[in-house]
Amino acid sequence: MPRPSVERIQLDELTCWQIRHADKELLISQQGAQILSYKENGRPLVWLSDQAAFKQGQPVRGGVPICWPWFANLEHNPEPVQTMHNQPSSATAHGFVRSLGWQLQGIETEGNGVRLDFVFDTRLHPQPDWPYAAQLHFQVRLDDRLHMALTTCNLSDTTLRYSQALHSYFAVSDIRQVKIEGLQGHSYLDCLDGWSRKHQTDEPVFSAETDRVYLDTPAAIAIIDDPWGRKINLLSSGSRSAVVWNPWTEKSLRLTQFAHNAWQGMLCIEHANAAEDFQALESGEQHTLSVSIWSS
Ligand SMILES: O=P(O)(O)OC[C@H]1O[C@H](O)[C@H](O)[C@@H](O)[C@@H]1O
Repeated sequence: MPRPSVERIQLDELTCWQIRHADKELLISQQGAQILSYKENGRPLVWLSDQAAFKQGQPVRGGVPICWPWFANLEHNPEPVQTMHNQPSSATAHGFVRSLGWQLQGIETEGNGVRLDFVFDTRLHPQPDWPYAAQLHFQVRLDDRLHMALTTCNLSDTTLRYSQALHSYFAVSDIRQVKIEGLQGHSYLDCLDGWSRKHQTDEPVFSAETDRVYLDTPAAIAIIDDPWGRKINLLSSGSRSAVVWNPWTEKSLRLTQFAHNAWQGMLCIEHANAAEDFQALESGEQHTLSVSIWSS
């Protein structure tokens, strides 16, 4: 098999890397260590918006933004996560690391693939209202699958309590014709109904705006996309919660970098440590959230 090729490219204001390996193509930006897109055989598996803007200080719509050290609006987080911040009501949604520069530590070809390592040290980006020391390490590996691993190491003297998500956008044929395998029988918080707790009896399908945090989730989840004859397999560790999101028609009109009909061709399944699955690390402890993705 030919060796992977790695090319540094500039997309408007963002420095990115394009990795080609066998039939796979990965695009990742230094800002936010954000995977922007991932294709197999030229077909998108990780979705990137047609209206994506590549600007400094703005997360890109699509790919896999990293939400940390809180997921969603901080005020919707459990109190131990909220109290880490001095002003939860004014905190930016999804934390602050998705729109800041990460350091690329290295790109290595290894075995039958390639590995990129990014780090983010909160001490280099002081947050006056969130005064903690932590180091994040995001490792992306591409072999016959795409692997992501986000490690948080608590460098503070005190306990670090945080929520997080790998906010993955997936490309689907038609949201109205796909279903999710692995979540039936699980409880979820319905963010569109006051975060009330509900029970998922059957496999989730989509016929309206959906914004849910599934709880106590299994390691294996899949998107079944019959019109495209594709199953997207997701295998995680270090996570017991997953967010499922599609904005549908009305919310699409309010989203930035999002075409009005883009909801039809995307679905977010975001492996997380959200709600009661938030993490608490003692000084010096670390935790890794990882997800592997492949189609079959
Ligand atoms: O527009 P963003 O800040 O990137 O958030 C996009 C979406 O992220 C998550 O999936 C949330 O559950 C949604 O409520 C939110 O709309």
